[in-house]
Amino acid sequence: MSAASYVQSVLATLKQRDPNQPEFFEAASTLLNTITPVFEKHPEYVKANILGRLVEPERVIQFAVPWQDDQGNIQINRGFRVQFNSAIGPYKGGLRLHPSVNLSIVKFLGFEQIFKNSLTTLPIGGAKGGADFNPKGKSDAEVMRFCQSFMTELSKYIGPDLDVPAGDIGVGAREIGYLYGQYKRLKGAQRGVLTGKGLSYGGSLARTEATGYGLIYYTDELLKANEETLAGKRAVISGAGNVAIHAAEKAEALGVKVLTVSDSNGYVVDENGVDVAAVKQIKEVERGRIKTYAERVAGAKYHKGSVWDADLKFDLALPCATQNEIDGEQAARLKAAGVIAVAEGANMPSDPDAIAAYADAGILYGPAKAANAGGVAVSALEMGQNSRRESDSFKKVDSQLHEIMQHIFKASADAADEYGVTGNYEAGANIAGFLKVADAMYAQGM
Ligand SMILES: NC(=O)C1=CN([C@@H]2O[C@H](COP(=O)(O)OP(=O)(O)OC[C@H]3O[C@@H](n4cnc5c(N)ncnc54)[C@H](OP(=O)(O)O)[C@@H]3O)[C@@H](O)[C@H]2O)C=CC1
Ligand SMILES: O=C(O)CCC(=O)C(=O)O
Repeated sequence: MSAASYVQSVLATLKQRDPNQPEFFEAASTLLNTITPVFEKHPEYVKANILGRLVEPERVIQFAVPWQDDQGNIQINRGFRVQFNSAIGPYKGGLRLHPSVNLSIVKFLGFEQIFKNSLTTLPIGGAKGGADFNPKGKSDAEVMRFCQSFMTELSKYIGPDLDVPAGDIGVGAREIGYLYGQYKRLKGAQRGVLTGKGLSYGGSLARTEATGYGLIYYTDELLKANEETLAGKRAVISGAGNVAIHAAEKAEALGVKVLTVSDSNGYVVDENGVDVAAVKQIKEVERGRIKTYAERVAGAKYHKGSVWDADLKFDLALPCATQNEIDGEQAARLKAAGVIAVAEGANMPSDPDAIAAYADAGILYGPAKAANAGGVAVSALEMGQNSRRESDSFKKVDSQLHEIMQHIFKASADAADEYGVTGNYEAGANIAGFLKVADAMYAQGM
């Protein structure tokens, strides 16, 4: 069987088995369609049906999460953990709390995580989880009761050498604290079972900043390799959560003017450069909406809708909110807006038409699994610190993060060169991430 027909047959089986999982199919087909050349060089992977095995999660756990709201009503949410692949280490990946969470979304995230984690060079397999619970508007006590119920079930399937969850959308320091507290109550203190923990109970310095900072370190490499620099550029950032805030902070520290931040209702434009301290106060302290920024910061303007429809001139597009936030039409307008590079802080924020539009327009494209790998990389460093019973300094962790992001860019660029697609950093990241996992799966037999 030719490499191309092998890949297409795996995709056809996937579609037939899970016709109602569009996000998962999008993630799988986007990756598989770029790694076909690998199977021309490695027919042994076809014979061992590495791809067929890779697209099927090793274990899928779905469970009921009953909890009591402040009025005494019993609420039920649906919890998930998809333990996708453990070829190179214990399952690792975040938990998302958002009303949109379903099996397709958790599978797409878990699938992406396999290759992202491989790119970090650290020994971690791929997983993701979450629930269709909406933390917005809930009291701290409600969030705590939800997290305790969620962990009561999840605790049966995780452990420091088995599966190590962390945060994602809707899961920050508060939620990780409640989750860890309940795990400890049930199983005893095992710090390595979660990452993104508070600093007072085993968290790593720089984990909070890692995804956003890592995105900017990656973008720096992407620009330097193409005879460009960060300093003096204008950036549009979407989202106003953990990733967006720390991407904006590092970008501004390196001389970029960040024009926007957003949430799911709208976006603010601040031509003076976004005031990151004000965003932190609104989003992290007050848990408010981004509209408030325009009410507080002179000169800033609030608009409803998507920031990718804004009429702005800028150089860098840094989507840091959610999947499929940029479609083909929005992407097609980026060239005229002056954009030279898109680097993804969110997971799968560009839909397939958008990715095609970047290529047509000659826009540099840094895909999520490479560009946002800094968060999980520092999570793996946190696991190492927990095993050693030590805490590394911010400077040390930040410098390890920087080196990892430089390595990820280089490994992606080198793989693209080796497989004849120079400058295609998406294909390069997919190939480099895949090869390590495939090699480990092949070595370990069936
Ligand atoms: N945290 C981490 O370490 C990592 C996160 N990521 C990815 O980065 C992205 C952001 O995560 P993170 O910052 O942690 O999450 P947060 O929960 O901290 O923030 C999410 C932000 O995205 C916005 N958002 C969510 N859904 C939508 C939507 N449908 N349309 C527009 N905006 C939306 C939220 O706005 P609103 O308040 O209105 O919902 C909020 O501003 C996700 O794709 C996540 O998977 C990737 C790697 C690591
Ligand atoms: O830190 C982690 O383990 C998970 C980070 C994450 O969920 C992601 O990379 O998308």
